[in-house]
Amino acid sequence: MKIIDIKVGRILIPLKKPFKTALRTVEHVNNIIVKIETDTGHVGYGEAPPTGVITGDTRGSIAGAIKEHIKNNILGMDIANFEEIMIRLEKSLVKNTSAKAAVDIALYDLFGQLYNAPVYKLLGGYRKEMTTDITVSVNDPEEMVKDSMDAVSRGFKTLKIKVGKNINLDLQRMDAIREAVGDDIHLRLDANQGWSSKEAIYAIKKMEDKGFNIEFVEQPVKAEDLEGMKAVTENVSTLILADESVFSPKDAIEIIRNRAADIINIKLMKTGGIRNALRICAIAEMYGVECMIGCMLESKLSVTAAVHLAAAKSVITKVDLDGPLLCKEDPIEGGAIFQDYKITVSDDPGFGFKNIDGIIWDS
Ligand SMILES: C[C@H](N)C(=O)N[C@H](CCC(=O)O)C(=O)O
Ligand SMILES: [Mg+2]
Repeated sequence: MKIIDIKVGRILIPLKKPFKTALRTVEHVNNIIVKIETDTGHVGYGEAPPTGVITGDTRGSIAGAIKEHIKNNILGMDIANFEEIMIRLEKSLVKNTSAKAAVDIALYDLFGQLYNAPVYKLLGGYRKEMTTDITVSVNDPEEMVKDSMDAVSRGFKTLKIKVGKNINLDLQRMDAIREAVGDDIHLRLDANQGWSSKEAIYAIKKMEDKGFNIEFVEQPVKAEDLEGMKAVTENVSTLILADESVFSPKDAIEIIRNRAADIINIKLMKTGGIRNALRICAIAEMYGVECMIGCMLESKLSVTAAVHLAAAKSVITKVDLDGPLLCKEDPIEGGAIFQDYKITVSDDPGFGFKNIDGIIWDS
């Protein structure tokens, strides 16, 4: 199964409502799609979102990295020679983790098809089903209560609440949401780097005093402020999860060894794909640290790859793979099955994609 061409395209999917975090507001999934064609007729698909405020990647940089740096390094390679292809992909250029993730995902899709097995089974085959949370965008408290209650009425038991815009308003948001949803709903908070270390300690302690029982707080402080995050982790009882602070396996080692956070959020767009994500899983296992699997604003295409990783690895104990649920449409036939909070992997070879509508291919 030899690689004969790599095509780059774009997909545009409207969101059900604007997605708002402390870092940005987005109304569409507007992502790069990669298609790797082989001489046997098998095709592998990958996807990458331009999450400039987190990864630094833009649609132009992702497309350029694939077309101008990665493509020629792996054209003609046999998928059976998987390790060599992966090394070439890694060495094609530094950084550009989203472009690398898109190609890595397409290659894993082909790897599964080569051995006629779903990727999650090749990686460990730990489970077939998982439960995702759903994100509540940061808005005024009334709108966030409404969105939280909508999610609860759809059966979601875990909400990921976006905060980090204004510490006092964030506390009002949490007061209103906890009161509305009651004590049985799990609440996760994601400040997306919006608080200072002192603000985070103040706010989290307030919520602890009120008995809010927050499952964890994600990325309370700036990505590079590891000392600040360590201070938060040391000074509160609530678990702290590192997201934007951990891209590479080396970052994971640094966070874990410095005890700067309790949990690591793995996203394929930060690691550069499944290969490095597996390394982070191994590191976390060695140190006895749990991981969450997360996503950016991605369609079912690349989120399916994250689902397979989570299905393969027991160290991934928390799931934030709601990207496809935030989209108004699902143009992808095949892949993982999303039924509100329940996600199931299919046993089709690779990632099981059958057809994707609406891609505009670059010439
Ligand atoms: C979509 C997912 N639940 C999520 O919240 N991801 C964000 C980043 C998403 C983005 O800005 O594209 C996160 O965990 O920080
Ligand atoms: Mg996050």
